[in-house]
Amino acid sequence: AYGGLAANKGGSLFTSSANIHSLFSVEKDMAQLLKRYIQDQEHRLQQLKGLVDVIERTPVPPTDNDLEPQDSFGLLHRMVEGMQHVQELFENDVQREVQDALTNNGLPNMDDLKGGAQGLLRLQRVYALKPQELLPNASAPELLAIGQEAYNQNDMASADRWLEFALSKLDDASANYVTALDYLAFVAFKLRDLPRAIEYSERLLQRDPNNTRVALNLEYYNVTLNRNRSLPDPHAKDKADAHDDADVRHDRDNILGHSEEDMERFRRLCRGETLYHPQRPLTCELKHYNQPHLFLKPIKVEHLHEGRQRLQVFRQFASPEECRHLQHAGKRRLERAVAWTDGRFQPVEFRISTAAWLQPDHDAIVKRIHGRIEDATQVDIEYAEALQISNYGMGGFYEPHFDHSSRGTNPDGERLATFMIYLNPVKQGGFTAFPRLGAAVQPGYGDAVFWYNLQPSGVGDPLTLHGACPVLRGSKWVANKWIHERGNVCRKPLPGETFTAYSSAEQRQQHCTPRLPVT
Ligand SMILES: O=C(O)CCC(=O)C(=O)O
Ligand SMILES: [Fe+2]
Repeated sequence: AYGGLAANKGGSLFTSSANIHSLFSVEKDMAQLLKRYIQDQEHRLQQLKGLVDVIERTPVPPTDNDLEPQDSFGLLHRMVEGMQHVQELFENDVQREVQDALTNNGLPNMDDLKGGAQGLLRLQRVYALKPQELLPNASAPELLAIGQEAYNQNDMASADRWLEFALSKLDDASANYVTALDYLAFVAFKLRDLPRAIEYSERLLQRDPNNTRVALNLEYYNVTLNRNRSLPDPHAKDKADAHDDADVRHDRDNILGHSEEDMERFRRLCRGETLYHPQRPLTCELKHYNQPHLFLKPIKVEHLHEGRQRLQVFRQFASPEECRHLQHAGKRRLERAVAWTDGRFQPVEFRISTAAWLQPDHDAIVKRIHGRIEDATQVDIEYAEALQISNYGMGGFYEPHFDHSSRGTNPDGERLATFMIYLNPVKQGGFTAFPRLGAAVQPGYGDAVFWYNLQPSGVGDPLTLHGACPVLRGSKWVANKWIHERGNVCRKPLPGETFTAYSSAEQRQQHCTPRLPVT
């Protein structure tokens, strides 16, 4: 009954919306079990109360001369059979069941909670949201936990916001109120807002006068403030804008170490800004590529960028039924997505999602979709990777990255192109953003996006830097097909095509001399 997704252990559950959703039913089951435990306990207490009542009502004969056979036997009976019954009452099966359920490794753990808080912080930072906008109904302890996570991440500006919001919801007699003040005083100090650090410390000391640590801090804050009074305050402006986004630290969302410019453009694209202004209006077309089976049902192509990467979108590439089918097929095989770091594939903080692989011959629908990918892209996908089904989790995202690697170890060559299908309507967020192209694709149910990762020379194209924006509301499922060079090195340009993987005759010639092993 606590199954959910058996393959998924606590600690990675937050990386998939499917896993999180299944936890709702795990929690409902838990409530059912606890209800049984409560009923069981109530019954138990009733029985114990009855026995205690009888004992209390029974008078103690003053001496052994006063013993009556009934009283003596009653006593023995109670103390043997009655106590045996008590013993049985304490042997509690339901309690054991509850304990087993609590140690089930399909339950979320501290890492999931932390991952969830980190996801929320990412949403707050990338979408420039206030905690009040993101989680208006959160409880004070929840807000406190998120504030503490921001503090641990050394993002003091965000910690300040979450902790302030927590404080506004806390009863000023509670222990959490003191905890929040404690954090806030230090956070304000780190943000160089000494007057606020002093105020919080004073408020804390009113409630906890024996806290010598805070008393010493307060003294330090006062001395520092007085020393600085004589100097002009270089942070006067900062303070006025203490709640401006400028001081939010974004390094936690940039584990791969991209330039601040790339990251700022990525965030702006995620928020829906357009950074690409084409010379000519962008176009869309219906194409049949001279193939008879496409005459009556041509491919719909929308061009999102005029550059050599040919950022193309195929609207309604897959039907809702096909999308649901792919989700379903992937669902049972989902595992936390990994990426190549430090010489091996492992779970990473810059990619919060789960993934499963479907072979081209998985079933008739997957086969049909493969055929359609070839129709749409006009590239050979025989040597492409299996179809990867991905599901993102809480604030799930993929930091900007390149799909091609620079390892050069794959016998099928590099990832020439990427074809990706959006398998569900994402409620909010989850764009695929290309900071250097200045364009982003908004996930549309069944839409697909396609681009080339390599330059005509075969070298990775730095303009293809792209990432998955965090999912703000709802969930996000995609299917990825990574198409390799092998099978495509000799592809001829299509009629009217301005770009192919190998655009000039010389280049094609050069690449057509087989440099890849053929089996
Ligand atoms: O989910 C997305 O929008 C992009 C995913 C992606 O870039 C990848 O998996 O390589
Ligand atoms: Fe990618």
